Amino acid sequence: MPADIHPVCFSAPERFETMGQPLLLVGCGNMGFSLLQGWLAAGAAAPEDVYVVEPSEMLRDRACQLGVAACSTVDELAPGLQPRLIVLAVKPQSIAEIAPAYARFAGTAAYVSIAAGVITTSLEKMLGDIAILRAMPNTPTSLGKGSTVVFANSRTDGGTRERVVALLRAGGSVHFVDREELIDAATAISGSGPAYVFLFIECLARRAATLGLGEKLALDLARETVAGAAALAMSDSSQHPAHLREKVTSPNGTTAAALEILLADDALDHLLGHAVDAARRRSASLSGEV
Ligand SMILES: NC(=O)C1=CN([C@@H]2O[C@H](COP(=O)(O)OP(=O)(O)OC[C@H]3O[C@@H](n4cnc5c(N)ncnc54)[C@H](OP(=O)(O)O)[C@@H]3O)[C@@H](O)[C@H]2O)C=CC1
Ligand SMILES: O=C(O)[C@@H]1CCC=N1
Repeated sequence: MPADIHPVCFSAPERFETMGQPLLLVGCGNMGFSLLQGWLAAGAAAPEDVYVVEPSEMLRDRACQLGVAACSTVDELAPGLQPRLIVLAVKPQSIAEIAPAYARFAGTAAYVSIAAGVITTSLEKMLGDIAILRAMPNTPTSLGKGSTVVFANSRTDGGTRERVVALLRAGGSVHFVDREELIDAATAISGSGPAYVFLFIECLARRAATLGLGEKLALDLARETVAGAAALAMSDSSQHPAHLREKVTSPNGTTAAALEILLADDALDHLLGHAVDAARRRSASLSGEV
């Protein structure tokens, strides 16, 4: 873990402190819905407290099936609604168009944006000089197994920070960074990271199928291997992954034969390094597009 990323220690998911006070989720696509699933499954928010704004009818229906209220535009929200927290889960390219309509709630609400690359200075221009946090979650938050990295602007007080952590903690680990540019790094590692792992599973499964294992068994084995290895890596933090790798690798054995390819000229290290750097650069450049 980079030195600047400090885990926030909550031993168990805590209930969202503002239970009974409205929480507004703007955008309920892939990541918004993953967050919503995690909050509700952990009981960090009650369905009757959550309001979703999402233009797609299909996605609104999906959210409503979890018991929350959903509408298609901000203007359809009840006039008296006073959200305590607003989570902006829309595309970076559309946030400048969408967010200013939510500035009207600044009197009661703090804001959390999960948009990749959209810096707090830009968000402050859209919403005002108020408490704004950037959070970079990932899709495993839907199962409470995600990682979220958070940066808070200087207007964010301790109470707001705690409230936001209590909510996000429902999705898994929450880590604060005190330099905003580290959100770009976190985006490239944990935000996009599940896609790298899914690609690895796809590649392993494809090769398993070509070896004659059959499509279903190939995919089962690839999924189970990644899940099992991840569980082992998480089960004992005193064991570095390199040590776990060594335990699989018999001298002159099969694993050694494979690792010789993956480690030659640091092939995998370089490839992954290039990929992560490209994601981080893309995150940093998105701020210029808003
Ligand atoms: N996907 C991921 O794993 C992660 C994504 N993020 C960030 O989350 C954000 C959302 O990404 P993702 O969920 O993948 O994208 P999606 O396109 O799946 O979700 C965005 C949703 O916002 C909706 N939307 C569009 N206009 C409005 C509006 N005016 N009001 C409310 N909702 C609106 C879109 O509807 P429609 O499609 O009809 O336009 C869509 O359903 C991005 O900023 C991304 O950077 C962060 C971490 C991980
Ligand atoms: O691909 C993206 O831009 C978003 C941000 C992190 C994961 N998905």
